[in-house]
Amino acid sequence: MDQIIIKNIFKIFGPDPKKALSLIDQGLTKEEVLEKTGMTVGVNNADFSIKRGEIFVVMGLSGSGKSTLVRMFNRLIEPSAGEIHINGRNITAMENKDLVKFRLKHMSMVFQSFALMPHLTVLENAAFGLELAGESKAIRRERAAEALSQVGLEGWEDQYPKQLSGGMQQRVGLARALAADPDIMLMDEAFSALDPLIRTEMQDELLKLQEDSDRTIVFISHDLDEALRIGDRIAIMEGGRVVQVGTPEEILQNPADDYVRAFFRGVDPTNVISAGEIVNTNYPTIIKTKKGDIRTSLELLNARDFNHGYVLNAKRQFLGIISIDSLQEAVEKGRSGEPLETCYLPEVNPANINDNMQDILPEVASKGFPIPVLDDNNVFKGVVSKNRFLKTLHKSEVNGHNGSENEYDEPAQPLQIAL
Ligand SMILES: Nc1ncnc2c1ncn2[C@@H]1O[C@H](COP(=O)(O)OP(=O)(O)OP(=O)(O)O)[C@@H](O)[C@H]1O
Repeated sequence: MDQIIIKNIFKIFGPDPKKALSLIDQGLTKEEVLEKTGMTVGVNNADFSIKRGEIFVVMGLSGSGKSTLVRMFNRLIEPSAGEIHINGRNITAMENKDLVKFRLKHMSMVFQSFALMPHLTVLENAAFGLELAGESKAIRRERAAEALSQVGLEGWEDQYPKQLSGGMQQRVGLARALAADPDIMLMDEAFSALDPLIRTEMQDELLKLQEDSDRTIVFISHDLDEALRIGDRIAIMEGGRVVQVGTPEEILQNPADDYVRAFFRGVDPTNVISAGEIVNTNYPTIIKTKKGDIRTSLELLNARDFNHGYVLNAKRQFLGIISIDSLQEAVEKGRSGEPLETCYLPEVNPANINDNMQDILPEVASKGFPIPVLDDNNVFKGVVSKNRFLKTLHKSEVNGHNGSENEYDEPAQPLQIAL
């Protein structure tokens, strides 16, 4: 369900927003508006929605308008035009005192700079938002302590911020936001000041916190790796415009323009990564040496908890894919004596080890099972899956591209079933 609805939102920085808006209406660019009027177009006609419970990443280069956009969600920045609806309420039309109440109840913000009070203890810092919300001291202490333990800072309550490392200080920032139990958390480059290892740790922490929560997180980042890692969906901004909104897979498969493509190119090894390089060689195969047996195949897949199996001939050449479902159906319909090929899934296009991942990604992403990878003689080399590919992407930034080790194998053990 849509929780934040952004309708044709603009932000103009300058003395006469109306004038700038009419120039934009006439088709002038951000640069032209600046040249003509001296005014800056911060956000240009943003129009999209954010769903309850998702981690929504706003990504773009410095100056593209990320902070301006997100600060309009809680009206730290007033929009020049357009509407924002949150939880069914029109935020843009709200009186100031209602807005303050709404913010305290529903929204928290975490900043890059931590923004902790140096003279307050960790516990007092974590409780700070609750004090503004008028909660009693006992409740403040209890909820702040609970939030601190959620972010792994139990035992640090009485320390002062300067006694903590950067990563721990940001945990306090996170705890302060969590203590208010908001349904929306706005995080502005929250992990950007942290060194890479701590940053990854914090991303994991956030994903863990989010696991059984329907809190919505809007997360600003200029880092694609971070966006892919934590984002359910990503919005990409350029020059004040939101140029694309989608899941990481959607954007990867179908970048809206060259800017988006260029963004991904920085860490994107799709042009050089072949299916053979990231192939997972540890996947269940069934070597068909005699007349296929549906019932035995079903038992073998079931016993090993695999949904799919790959059927090969004695030379390990690929014949077809079977699934628990297709086998089960055959058994239920009394067809278990029929040849195994009657259970092969239709419309499977195997990849070649030399195929470029860029080219086969649509096929890989559209199927509910890993795609078989064959050599030039149709010999089965393993499988590639969407997850495996995306994980290779994350890894590439840290280690340089090379996904050839079997580090991300889905099933742990190689398995070969001979009938
Ligand atoms: N208070 C302001 N007055 C005038 N112009 C502003 C103001 N705040 C932002 N801008 C301009 O609006 C545009 C968007 O800025 P914004 O800070 O939202 O970008 P950003 O993508 O968040 O960048 P960064 O990653 O550097 O924080 C920029 O051109 C910026 O110069």
